[in-house]
Amino acid sequence: MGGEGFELEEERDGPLELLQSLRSKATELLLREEWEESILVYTQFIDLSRIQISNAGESDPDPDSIAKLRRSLCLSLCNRAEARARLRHYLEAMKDCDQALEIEKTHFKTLLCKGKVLLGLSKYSSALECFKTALLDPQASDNLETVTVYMEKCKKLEFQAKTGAFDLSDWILSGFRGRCPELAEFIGSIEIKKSDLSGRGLFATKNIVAGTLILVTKAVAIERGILGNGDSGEKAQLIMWKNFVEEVTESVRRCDRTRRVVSALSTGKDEDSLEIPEISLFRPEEAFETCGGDLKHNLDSEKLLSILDVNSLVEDAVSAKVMGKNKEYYGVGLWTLASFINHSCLPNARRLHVGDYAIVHASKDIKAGEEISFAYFDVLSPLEKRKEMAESWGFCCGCSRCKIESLLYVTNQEIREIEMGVERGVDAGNAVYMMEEGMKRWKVKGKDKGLLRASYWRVYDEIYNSERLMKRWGRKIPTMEVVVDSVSDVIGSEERLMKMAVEGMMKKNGGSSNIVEMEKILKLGKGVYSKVVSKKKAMKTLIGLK
Ligand SMILES: C[S@@+](CC[C@H](N)C(=O)[O-])C[C@H]1O[C@@H](n2cnc3c(N)ncnc32)[C@H](O)[C@@H]1O
Repeated sequence: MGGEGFELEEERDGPLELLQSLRSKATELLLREEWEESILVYTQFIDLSRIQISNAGESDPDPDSIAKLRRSLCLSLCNRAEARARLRHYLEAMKDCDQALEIEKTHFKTLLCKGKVLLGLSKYSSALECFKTALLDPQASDNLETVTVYMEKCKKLEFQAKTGAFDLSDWILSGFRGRCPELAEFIGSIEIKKSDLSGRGLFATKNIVAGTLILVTKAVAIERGILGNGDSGEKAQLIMWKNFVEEVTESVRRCDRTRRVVSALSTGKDEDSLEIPEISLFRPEEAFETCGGDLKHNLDSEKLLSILDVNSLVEDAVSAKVMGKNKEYYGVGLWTLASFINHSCLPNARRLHVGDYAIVHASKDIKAGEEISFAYFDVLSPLEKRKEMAESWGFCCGCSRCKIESLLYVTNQEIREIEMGVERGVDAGNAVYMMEEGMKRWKVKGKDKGLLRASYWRVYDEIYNSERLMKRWGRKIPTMEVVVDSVSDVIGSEERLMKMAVEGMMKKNGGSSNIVEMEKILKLGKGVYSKVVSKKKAMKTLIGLK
């Protein structure tokens, strides 16, 4: 940035003086990081200098001054791109870079900026090509380190995007110090298909082992804040929602691809007639993108609100974990590919939130062809409670667990009585005993035992955590390990199951660990936190073990 235009001021009359002062002002704003304002002033400069260049073609025979003006135009387009990139208006930034490169094919600063913009768009291999071209410019020798760092970043992210090989261990071990690690977007062995639950769903195309990453996706928009209690908390939540809606609206307006993926999402109505999008629509390297400002098909705001109502995710949800962020934070966002994941009371996936990324992973082994699902609400709850929660989400759950349990409840008076007892707060030991004895009489076998234990988790949890209750009932009911195994077998790894297993191990071994039990707990940990925590030490830190 700097003084090319100053000579013009001395030589030229009105318009060139104006150009000069516009450029100085824009540069000053850029240096002060006042991005929006600097874009406005650069736009004035760019429009005016284009007029000057086309007029000069007719009236000004001095080729030198035109060349200078064209160089200024190139630099201003590049600077406007930089400001737009800072605001994450990547497509407009890209347009500016391309126009600047039409003027100077190897303009170093523009190539650097374009590379960063491509990185922002998760187009890692194109970004790498751009940085490689920048290296050919003589100016690159003064900026070798910067370009090399970017090139390494592209290679790392491209590798992650291709393989799903992410590792957050060191960041976890450092106590989440510094900025959260940069992640690539990744799409594993999955496809979008018609779901038996409702509308479309995400399906595994290969067998997936527990802990394996299924997808990593960047939010279209995300809004975070600290909520207070009571009225002020509610008010803060409303303001955050309003800001979030505005952010999504802006992203949709700015990018045709975002508009297409967002408008493919469900509004909660007539899901079975919705189109099934190709998974390639979600692959940044393959996607075709255009600036959306002048496109006719806008998403109407009523539809957008319904889409956000159905598809936005809260970071700190029951089947999610936020990493490296203050617990007080409340974050709501839209992650388009994750929006195709249906709920199941027998979920097989969970998610982690790292920065603006959602990482979805298998919380138990998933077979090829199986639907991928996570829990929208607490599935360690009885059927009636789950029905209420699904209703508040606007649907009636069609998962196999709800079907099995509904049938059992219709035909079985005893189970309804136990449930009423639990509701009234009867002795937890008695309720667990009745349930376990009942399951023998009702011939509930194998995995179905895990379903009912998951539904009455509250009383199982109470009894295994109470020395008094265990003294009285301990010998009459299954061990905690048997219950944890059978429940995790059906609902996958879950934090509360993991915590119970840890406490059980500690109690049994007088505060220390046992190798066999530890391996089991680490396996549960992998289902809760995924393989992005590859180092045992980091996993133990998260689990709360030394
Ligand atoms: C985030 S969307 C999931 C994808 C959606 N099925 C689609 O076709 O786009 C959430 C909506 O899916 C439907 N859904 C999700 N899980 C369901 C379930 N277990 N049973 C019935 N409907 C479900 C509900 O209509 C819900 O509002």
